[in-house]
Amino acid sequence: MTYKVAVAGCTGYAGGELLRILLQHPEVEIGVLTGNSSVGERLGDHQPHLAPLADRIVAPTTAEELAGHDVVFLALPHGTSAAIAEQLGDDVLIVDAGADFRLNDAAAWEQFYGSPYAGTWPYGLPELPGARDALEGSKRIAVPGCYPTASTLALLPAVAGGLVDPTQISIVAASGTSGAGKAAKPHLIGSEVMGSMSPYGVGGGHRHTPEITQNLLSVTESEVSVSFTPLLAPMPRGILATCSAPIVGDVSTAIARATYEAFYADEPFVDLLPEGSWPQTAAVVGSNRATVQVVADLAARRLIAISAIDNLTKGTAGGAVQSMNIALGLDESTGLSTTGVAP
Ligand SMILES: NC(=O)C1=CN([C@@H]2O[C@H](COP(=O)(O)OP(=O)(O)OC[C@H]3O[C@@H](n4cnc5c(N)ncnc54)[C@H](OP(=O)(O)O)[C@@H]3O)[C@@H](O)[C@H]2O)C=CC1
Ligand SMILES: CC(=O)N[C@@H](CCC(=O)OP(=O)(O)O)C(=O)O
Repeated sequence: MTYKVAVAGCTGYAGGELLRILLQHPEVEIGVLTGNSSVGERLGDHQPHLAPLADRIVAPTTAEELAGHDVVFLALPHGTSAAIAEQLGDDVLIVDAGADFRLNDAAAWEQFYGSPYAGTWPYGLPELPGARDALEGSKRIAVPGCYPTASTLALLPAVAGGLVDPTQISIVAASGTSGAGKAAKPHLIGSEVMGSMSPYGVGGGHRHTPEITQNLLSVTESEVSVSFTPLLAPMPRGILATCSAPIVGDVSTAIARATYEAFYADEPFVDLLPEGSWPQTAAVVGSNRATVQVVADLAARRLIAISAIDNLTKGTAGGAVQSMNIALGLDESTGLSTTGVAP
């Protein structure tokens, strides 16, 4: 069967990456493509790398345009998904790359997003225990944020396995600039980003903090406290997340590696690297692969877990298609690759 798929937000970074992947998906036919300020323009003027779609014309983002599809991807600014979603039928699979339906805590939503809470949908991180069951057959999917994907994959086995104290988690994660979207922002002007790295959202203010906490809470009975510091790195794509927490009991690198190996043994898109090999963004760019490494720093009594993903692929569009595949009952890996494009 072929599924007719629409992409709202087709001119953005997330929409562009969705289309790059969907063009290679054997069970999908690409239908209507919508935008906002670029309505009426050629897609090729906005996504010059998507040659087969170059002459498609960007349509307005309305329920009328998006009707008649089996799957609708929303790659729109935060706060715009709910209004569109409620006008589409319950029988349409809606996959939202935005944040609107990720959090199950209304107070946390209001604190970090400052807008009315829209609710929660099945969460599109299949590696999270229980997530696949919720995604199978679902007509709604909330795609995780890119930092939460990288950080959660680095920490999940340690927290689920009781290797660390989850009340003292530290995450420092560097992201490529595409994470901020296409909309021009003064701090993203090339001359200011090139050759420099800078922190932002420091001190618990970044909106991905409650999402990471929610993910880790789902695998432990303990309280969870996360100190999350994002960094902007001078590269277009990729996230490198360095996570640590105090070791509980006698956890060696060998014990930690065995725990991670077992946890991710059947995961098609998460690789625990060989000992001594470290995750690097260049190795995963363009692929749906997450690489992970874990080591016990016995002098500091902390477990260090590092992950690398492409923020636009496993961190957004690839993860979205992986979850779509599960929801539709397709093989989870259909149309997705673990091969990158380095250098
Ligand atoms: N970039 C990333 O790494 C990640 C992004 N996401 C999420 O994906 C979503 C899109 O992000 P991203 O692609 O980076 O953003 P971009 O700024 O690159 O693209 C935004 C897209 O939304 C369209 N748009 C803007 N305003 C409206 C509106 N009011 N109504 C309808 N369409 C509108 C734009 O159309 P036009 O160009 O025609 O104006 C454009 O296609 C966001 O919710 C983001 O949080 C999620 C995970 C990671
Ligand atoms: C580098 C950069 O700016 N990254 C974005 C996160 C991108 C992402 O995953 O965001 P959503 O939650 O918006 O989907 C940020 O920190 O806001």
